[in-house]
This record gives sequence, C-alpha cells and structure tokens, in this order.
Amino acid sequence: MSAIKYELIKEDKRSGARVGKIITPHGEIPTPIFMPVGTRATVKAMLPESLKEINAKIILGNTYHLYLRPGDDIIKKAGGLHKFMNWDRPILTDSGGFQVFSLSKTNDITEEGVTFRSHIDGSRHFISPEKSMEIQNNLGSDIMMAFDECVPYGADKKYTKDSLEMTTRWAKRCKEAHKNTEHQGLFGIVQGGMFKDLRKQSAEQLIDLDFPGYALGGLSVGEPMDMMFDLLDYTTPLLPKDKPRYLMGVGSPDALLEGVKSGIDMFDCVLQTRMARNGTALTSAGKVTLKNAKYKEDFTPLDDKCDCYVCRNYTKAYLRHLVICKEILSSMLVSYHNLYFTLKLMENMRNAIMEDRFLEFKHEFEKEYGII
Ligand SMILES: O=c1[nH]cnc2c(CCNCC3CCCCC3)c3[nH]c(NCc4cccs4)nc3cc12
Ligand SMILES: [Zn+2]
Repeated sequence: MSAIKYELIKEDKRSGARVGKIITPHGEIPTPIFMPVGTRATVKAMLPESLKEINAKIILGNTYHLYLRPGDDIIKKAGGLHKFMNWDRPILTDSGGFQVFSLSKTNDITEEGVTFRSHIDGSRHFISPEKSMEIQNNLGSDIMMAFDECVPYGADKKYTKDSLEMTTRWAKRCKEAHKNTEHQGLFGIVQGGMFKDLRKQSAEQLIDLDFPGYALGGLSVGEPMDMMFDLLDYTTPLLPKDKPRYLMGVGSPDALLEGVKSGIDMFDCVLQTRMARNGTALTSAGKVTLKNAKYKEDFTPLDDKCDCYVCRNYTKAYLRHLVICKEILSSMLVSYHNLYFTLKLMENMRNAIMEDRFLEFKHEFEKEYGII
C-alpha cells in the first residue's frame, strides 16, 4: 500500500486543468496546490499558526540544509521533522541534489553520487541516491523526492541525454533504497532539458518504475518563459492522469496559471517569501514595490481585493515604513500576505475548474494583474 494516493475529481473540458486531492499520512491536500518553502525547518518569518491561518496544506523541507544543520540524525532523535518544527500537516522534502548544484562551491558528479563542499564551513560531503533516501527517511516527510541531476539550461543534447539516463538509474536506486514505504511516498523527477524527445524518454523510463507521483524537473532554470510553457504543454500529458504532477520551482502567478492549464497539480517557489523580505508584495493589480516613495502617504491596504489579516489591518504607508526601517515585522507581514495571495489564487483556480470557467478566470486574472 503506498503512502500517497491521488483522487482525480474534475477535469476541465477545454484545457489540461484539473481538480483532485492527494491523501497523505498527515492529511489531505486539495490540488492544484502551492507549497510554501520551508528551508531550515521554518517557512521564513511565518509561525506555523500563521501558516494554518492562511490555509497552507503542505510545506517543503530542505534536505541539503537540514543534513548540514542541525543534521538529520538530530531531527530523527527529535521524532522527525513534523515534531521538530511543530508542523502536523504534510511535508515534502527535496532530494538535496538541486541545492548541491546551486549552493555548494565544488561538486564532482559521478555515477555513484555527488561530492561537494558545504557552503557553511567548506567541509567535504558525499550524497548518493541511497544517502538521500536515508536522510529523507530520517526527516520523516510524507513525500520524498528522488535524487536527480537538474540539467543546467543550455546543456547540449548529448550531455542532457546522458544525464537523464543517469537520473533514471538514480531513481531506480532510490526506489530500491526507500524503506518505510507505508508512511512516505517517493516521487520520480522527469528531466530531458529543452528537448521534447528526451523529455518523452525520461517520462517513459520513470513511468516504468511506477512512482506514486511525478515531478517535472529541469525547468524554470533560466529558459524563456514561453519555452518552459511549450515543454510543459508537451510533457505533462505524457504523465499518468491518476497520479499527481509537481512542477518544481514554479512559480510566479502567471506561471502558476499556465502550469495549472497544462495539468500540473503541485507547485513550489521561493519567490513569494524571498520577494517579501525584499519589500515586494504580490497583489491582484501586479507587484507593489513598497520602498517606492509614492506609498509614503498611501493609507490604503496593500490589495483592496484581498481579505487577509495584513490587508485588513495595515496600510501601504505603514508597511513601507517597516520595510525602509528594515523592521522584522515587515518580513512577517509581507510574507503573510504574499503566501495568502498565492494560496487564495490556487483556491480560486480550483473553484473555477469545478464551475467550468477556468479559462475565463485565467483571462480575467491576467488582465487585472497586467500580464496581458
Ligand atoms: O530539476 C530539478 N530537480 C530538483 N529540484 C529542482 C528545483 C528545486 C525546487 N524547489 C526545492 C525547494 C526545496 C526546499 C527549499 C527551497 C527549494 C528547481 N527550482 C527551479 N527553479 C526555481 C529556482 C530557484 C533557484 C534557482 S532556480 N527549477 C528546478 C528544478 C529542479
Ligand atoms: Zn492581503
């Protein structure tokens, strides 16, 4: 019995959009869903209670960071990541691979695994598919990601093909090393770079390994947006309809709308919280850069169409003041709103799909947001 089950509830007749739910040991997740990113066992500047207030259903944990600090062994002794961080809803952990490539200085990739130096103290470490499974098993996440190589944008076809074939071999090793299958589900990650035939090959090889869910990797890595959307439109329908699809590292409101239209169920992105700490808010009328002097005496809410705690109690002038003074509260309030805004967008998309008006909703949102 797999720990993760997906139920397809409704398919849009005019696009790939769909509503479903993912059933996990720590609760159910309505899809399409956005997953706030919790890097070091915290969604930055957010209390778990605030995350529940804004209806966050699942958050991400970061295997690379938690392995280095405090150590997955300590988190295991604490009773797992849920207990350690006081979060009793579902958690998805990444494999650690992506961070090794994007954060650590030197990394040497071999069939066996990746040798790298910690970005914290320069100490040498080695992560393999088996080691990634051991760490994620210690963290106790509901959904684990296979150890993959995210092919850099611009890699040539031969490198991309060799890499996807190694990612498939690594996925097989992950599946074989994965214990605790009753309580933790393991998702495979489709690679193949910017090449449709390689995307097909990667998808087919991973489907043969029969995972309870599939991620699309190697996207949102610097390629033009329309190239990502084209690859999305091509690759997503290749994946099984009865399993969740997770588009990694995406994204901004416009990308979320396109991803849902292609049939993606799960998203994660650091933008919402990273922009917040930099004083930029997402609103229905587009981005608001609070440092702008025009908000100095603007006593209106961040977003007059948002009913969140922040928009009901604070003005742009006040939030700008906090951002200018680098007050801690600015990160808390703008993160709260940005996550609420994004989770509310997903809920509005789910309702629109249920009422057969998804494309109309998408068009309206894009017009108001200033995308079209
Ligand atoms: O092929 C991939 N394999 C594995 N992970 C990928 C990720 C990381 C997704 N967020 C993980 C989170 C885990 C918990 C902590 C935070 C990250 C990607 N992120 C992006 N784009 C956004 C990007 C972000 C930074 C550079 S590109 N493309 C990605 C492609 C892959
Ligand atoms: Zn708000």
